[in-house]
Amino acid sequence: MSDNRDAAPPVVEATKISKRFGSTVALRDAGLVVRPGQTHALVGRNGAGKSTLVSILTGLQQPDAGRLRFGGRPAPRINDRDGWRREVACVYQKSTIIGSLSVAENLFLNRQDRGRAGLLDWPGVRRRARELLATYGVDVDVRTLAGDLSVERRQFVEIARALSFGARFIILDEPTAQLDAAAIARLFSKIRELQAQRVTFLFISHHLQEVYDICDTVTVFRDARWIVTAPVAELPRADLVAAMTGDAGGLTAARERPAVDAAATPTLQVRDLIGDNFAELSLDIRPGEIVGVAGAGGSGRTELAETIVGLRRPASGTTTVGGAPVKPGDVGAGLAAGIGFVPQDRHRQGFVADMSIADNATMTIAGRLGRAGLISRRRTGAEARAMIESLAIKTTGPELAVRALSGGNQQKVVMARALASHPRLLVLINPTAGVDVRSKEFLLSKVDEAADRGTAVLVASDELDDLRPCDRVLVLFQGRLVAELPRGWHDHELVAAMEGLNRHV
Ligand SMILES: Nc1ncnc2c1ncn2[C@@H]1O[C@H](COP(=O)(O)OP(=O)(O)OP(=O)(O)O)[C@@H](O)[C@H]1O
Repeated sequence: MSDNRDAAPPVVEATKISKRFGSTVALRDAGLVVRPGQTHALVGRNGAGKSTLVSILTGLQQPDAGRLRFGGRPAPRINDRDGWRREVACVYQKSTIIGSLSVAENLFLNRQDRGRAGLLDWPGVRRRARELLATYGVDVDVRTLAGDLSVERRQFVEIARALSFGARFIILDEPTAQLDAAAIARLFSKIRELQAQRVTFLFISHHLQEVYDICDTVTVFRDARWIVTAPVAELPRADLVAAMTGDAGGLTAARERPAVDAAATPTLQVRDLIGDNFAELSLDIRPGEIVGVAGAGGSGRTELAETIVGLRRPASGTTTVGGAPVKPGDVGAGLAAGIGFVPQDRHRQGFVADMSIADNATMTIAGRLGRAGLISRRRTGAEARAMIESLAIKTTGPELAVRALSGGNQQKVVMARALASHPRLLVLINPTAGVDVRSKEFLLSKVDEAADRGTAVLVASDELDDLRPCDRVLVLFQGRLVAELPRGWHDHELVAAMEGLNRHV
């Protein structure tokens, strides 16, 4: 069987691909060979060039140099969209389906399936959509508005759509980033079903465990170059991290944290707060204390954090910061009270894509930098350069628009902005989403440093790595507090509590 596989031409073969954006080299003589039936992981640190390669593999961008072949044939011409769709499809983190249309419309609208009179045959479209989803075992009502689908179901619909165009090669770009553990398990079992039907996958993820769980082969990119391709079984985790980072020092263990002064007046006091998706909750966070709020999808953890920072209005209850009540549902009041935050959706709430890194990162400290609203460019630049250095943001300089950064580096800008205001209270929602393993460790160490300076920190996340450095973790299940775990918990304990088992509060 392996002979056969090796004899068949690769599903995709990218050779000596180079791509520049201005003075940034995104890919330098990089290559990738994916063989039929593989589930091939592509990993690398933020800015390594993964997304750029994906945009070249899907015909969205042309390389400056290099050769691309699918199944031994040259890639389609750049404007032959149907040609590309028959070769490859990518399911992105951000949806490419149209939320205001039904699932059936999304599956079939752009195929000019018009009857003789030029009218769409609606019953026929719906029937074909149902058949298509049934073929791939996707259990979704085709009349549902696509915008009402969960991320998980939306991804299934996108995969089915890709397969219906004839592509047998699917790129999954951080598909698990917005899924909880149960949804990830369902996605993986769908991938396994499709593997059995000889669908080939390229899987991009910053969660290295997933690479070991679902992939058979892994390619590592570093600094715009191809580094290694190997069977996952032959590349243990430490070697994989070393290939990604270029050094052999593994990840460091979580640092010891100084004891929190239990007698100190809490920086954050939440009393009887009731809001979207959570019931009456009270909690305190003291200066220098890091408190996790964990929970699966639907637990209310994100809504609680968003309510505390003022992105949502509570039905009742109070929030005080530094002893003073904060006006509910008012982000401006939250910022004025000394709250810094990293929102869930960096694209919508995190930054202004066309503004420079410097302007984005210093937005909340604008008042500090210049009197009467006049901000000195020199000082903004200096402050931004310090942040770029301290958070290791990969960029050509502080004047670059945030849009031009890789996803993980954009997340660092959002974090830089939150830290820049030297907040009393820092509220972080999934702060390391899309951030590579080494940068993740680095960002979390910055959180630790902020806490050492006396900042109270709330981390709302379902990522165990985000929660590990916390002094204690509050676990929500269906909007209620079900457990409180002191630092040092075992993964299985926290996961069980997040799934509503082992209640102990
Ligand atoms: N449109 C663009 N304009 C300017 N620079 C760009 C553009 N797209 C990507 N880059 C740069 O190219 C480099 C590679 O970025 P890319 O998005 O491919 O990285 P990545 O490996 O996908 O990172 P991440 O894990 O953070 O998503 C980065 O330095 C990025 O800033």
